[in-house]
This record gives sequence, C-alpha cells and structure tokens, in this order.
Amino acid sequence: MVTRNQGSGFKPALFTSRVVNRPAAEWLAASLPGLRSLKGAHQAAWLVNAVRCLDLTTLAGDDTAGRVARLCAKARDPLGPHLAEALGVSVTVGAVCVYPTMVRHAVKALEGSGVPVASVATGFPAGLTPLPLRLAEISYAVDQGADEIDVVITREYALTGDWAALYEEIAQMRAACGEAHLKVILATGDLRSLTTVYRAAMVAMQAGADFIKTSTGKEEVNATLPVSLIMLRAIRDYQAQTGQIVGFKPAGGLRTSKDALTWQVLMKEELGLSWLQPDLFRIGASSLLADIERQLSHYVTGRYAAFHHQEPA
Ligand SMILES: O=C[C@H](O)COP(=O)(O)O
Repeated sequence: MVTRNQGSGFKPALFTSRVVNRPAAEWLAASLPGLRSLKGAHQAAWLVNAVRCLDLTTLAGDDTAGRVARLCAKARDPLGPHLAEALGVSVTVGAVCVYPTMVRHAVKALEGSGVPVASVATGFPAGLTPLPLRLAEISYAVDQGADEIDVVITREYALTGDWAALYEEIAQMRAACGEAHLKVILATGDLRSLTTVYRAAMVAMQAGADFIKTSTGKEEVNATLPVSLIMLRAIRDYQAQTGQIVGFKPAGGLRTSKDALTWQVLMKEELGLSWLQPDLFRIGASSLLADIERQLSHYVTGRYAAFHHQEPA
C-alpha cells in the first residue's frame, strides 16, 4: 500500500515560474504510440494490467440500482471465467466509479470483493455549487461507503491564476474525505493552456490530492496525451520537491485497447514501472473494457468475438 500524499502546504514559488512549451509536449506525446510495439503475450499482460487499473465507470443521468449492480458484477469478474482461466489470471478492476446516490448500491453489490467504490462529488461535472454544499456532498458519499472521492475544481480559480483559492478549496475537500482517497479532476479541456494544467496539478498535490485526474468525461476535450504528459511531469516534480508520491488517472474518451497500451507506455516512460499498479494508476472509462476483452479473446482464440457478447452493463 502506497503512503498517502499529505500535501506540502501552499508553495506557489514551486510552480508559478514554470511555463510549458506546448509544441515540445505535443511532439513528445506524438512519438509515444510508436515507442513500444507490444505483441502477443506481452500485449495480453499489459491489457490485463489495464483491467486491474480500470475505474469501471457509469456516470449517466439514467443510472439505476440495476445498472450499477450489473456493472459491479462485471467489476468482480471483468474478463469472465473462461477468458480469465484461459489467460491463467484472477483479476478484478481497480474500482467502480458512480454518482453519490448510486454509492450504496455499488457498496452492496461489491461486498466481499475487495473492489473499492469511487464516487464523483462536488457538483460533478461543472462544480459550480456553493463550497459548503460541495463539501457536504463529499461527506454524504463517504457516509454511504465510498472509498474514493473524485472531485472537480473551480475552473475559474485556475483560469484567473487564483492559486491560493484553489489550494484552499482542495484542502477543504481533502479534509472532508477523511480516510477516503481524494482524486482531483482538473477538467483539463477547460483550462486552455498546458501551463495552467501544470500549475493546477501542482496546487492539487500541494493541497493533498492522492491522485490527479484529467477530465470528467463531459468536457468537449477529455484525456489527451500532451495533457497527460504534463501532469506526469508535475507528479515527478512534486515527488522531487517533497518526496511524496501521487497517482494519475486519465479519464474521458479512452475506449480502445490501443489507448490502454499507449497510456501505460506513457506512465512507464515518465514515472517508471512501479507506477503501473492500481494504487498509483487508474484509467477512468465507461466503455473501454469491451474492447480489451475483445483483444484478449482474440489472443486466446485467434478470432474476434462480437461486441454484444461483451458489453459490461
Ligand atoms: O471518470 C470517468 C469518465 O467519466 C469516463 O468517461 P468515458 O465515458 O468517456 O469513458
């Protein structure tokens, strides 16, 4: 178990002079998918690892107890007994991620499985409700049994460079989480520049985020490689400055096995293999698992199964 990030106190001097060179970040990100050509058993092993690190998510207005229960059944046994046996693995997903009122259904459905329940909170996805209500929502989700809380930030604080206000809000969110782990969603598609992404990431970590997460899945632009690269550089800088370790969660629009492989390669290149475990890496996705199952099934049987046999919920 990784020691939680305790935060470092608000230290703007550690990030306000940093300016990110966008063309360089884009060039480096573009070179990534070609860095590793994973085939056969290696590819299968990396895909199974992506399943271990998956935050299997449903965040829809028409979510029901029944849908959440079906998702949780999938979370317990994401590859199904035949595929898991053929691969010789026993695996669950990293967590199930739902809205606060769905937490109790997920907790019930996952009882005894060891799979944590993550809840979004703080007026997800826009976060534009008064802070006391957002903090109360965190407390509600924790009381319902959530192990992890995915919060959104006030984008205006980042867009106007009011880093002290952003720090204060996230520190209060961290306190409201108690023992539950805090994932801070930067909603990078709203932040306009990579420099702002870097600075917001540093503030989130200084305020005690256990994970920093790219997106809600509801912005126009969600997880991208350049943004992820800059967030990983921030994690690396924060570790160098404080000795503390923070996890990373790309989320939003990650749908293919290729995405799962590319983001893991990025993690390995930037932070090293030790980060490729559920304590430090999650992929937030609502529809990625079906494609991973399809690729793994192809690896095992030599042919592709139809998607409708593999839909998670
Ligand atoms: O946190 C997870 C995201 O909301 C999932 O986004 P997605 O539906 O594009 O996979």
